[in-house]
Amino acid sequence: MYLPILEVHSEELPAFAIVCGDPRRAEVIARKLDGAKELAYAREYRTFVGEYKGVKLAVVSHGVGSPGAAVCFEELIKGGVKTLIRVGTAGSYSADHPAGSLIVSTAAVRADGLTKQLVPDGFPAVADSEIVEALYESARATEGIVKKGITVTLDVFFSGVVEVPHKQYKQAGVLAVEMEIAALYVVAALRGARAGAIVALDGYADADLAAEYDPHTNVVAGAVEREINAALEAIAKLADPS
Ligand SMILES: O=P(O)(O)O[C@H]1O[C@H](CO)[C@@H](O)[C@H]1O
Ligand SMILES: O=c1cc[nH]c(=O)[nH]1
Repeated sequence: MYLPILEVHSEELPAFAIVCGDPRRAEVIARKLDGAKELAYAREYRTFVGEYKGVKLAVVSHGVGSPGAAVCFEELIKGGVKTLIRVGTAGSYSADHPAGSLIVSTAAVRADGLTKQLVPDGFPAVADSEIVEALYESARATEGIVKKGITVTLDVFFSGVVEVPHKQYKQAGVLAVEMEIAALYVVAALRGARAGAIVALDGYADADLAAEYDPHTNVVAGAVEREINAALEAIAKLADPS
């Protein structure tokens, strides 16, 4: 089957995939694979395949924001991918986990617009528990702070005149904010796949992002490297749970 948006044939896709926003991050991840091969680079969707510890996987970028990312998740699942792990970045809600920390998302608040058009209000966006455990275990084997808990998925990045209720999310115990995890969990639930996500924190979400946001520091690069290794190890464990 030809997947017209990713511009990939389903026959070339394995059962596991790592997904990330940035096409350059996809390339960085692919460099860690044996026999890595780029299948396509269409729009923001860059697709690689290769092997990690003998497990075949795809690495695919999904761009910024839930609608575009959902297109990617839908086509991957249509193409036979059964396990999807997002390796992303996010803003923190607590000084207990500053920039450079890792968060494994157990569930996502659906503060996006896309999933409202897929499922009714109240439908949860939840990670697969085996993926959460595999990611958490692998991430804790790396140096640095690792937490697991609820994240929130927003559409807005730079705020306008409407106040984003960061304070309420924070008071309710949400750990971090990003822009695609809820879409991933809802699409996976609808289409019979399993999904999880790990994010590297790049600053504080409720600060003025326009002035403060800098995802290109050495601290963030180190955390991204750690989460990539954790996701690859998690896939190796999930493929061979013995
Ligand atoms: O680093 P990625 O995976 O793109 O994730 C985060 O970074 C982007 C915002 O800069 C959004 O896509 C957000 O979810
Ligand atoms: O969506 C995002 C991603 C990184 N950092 C944030 O504060 N928000």
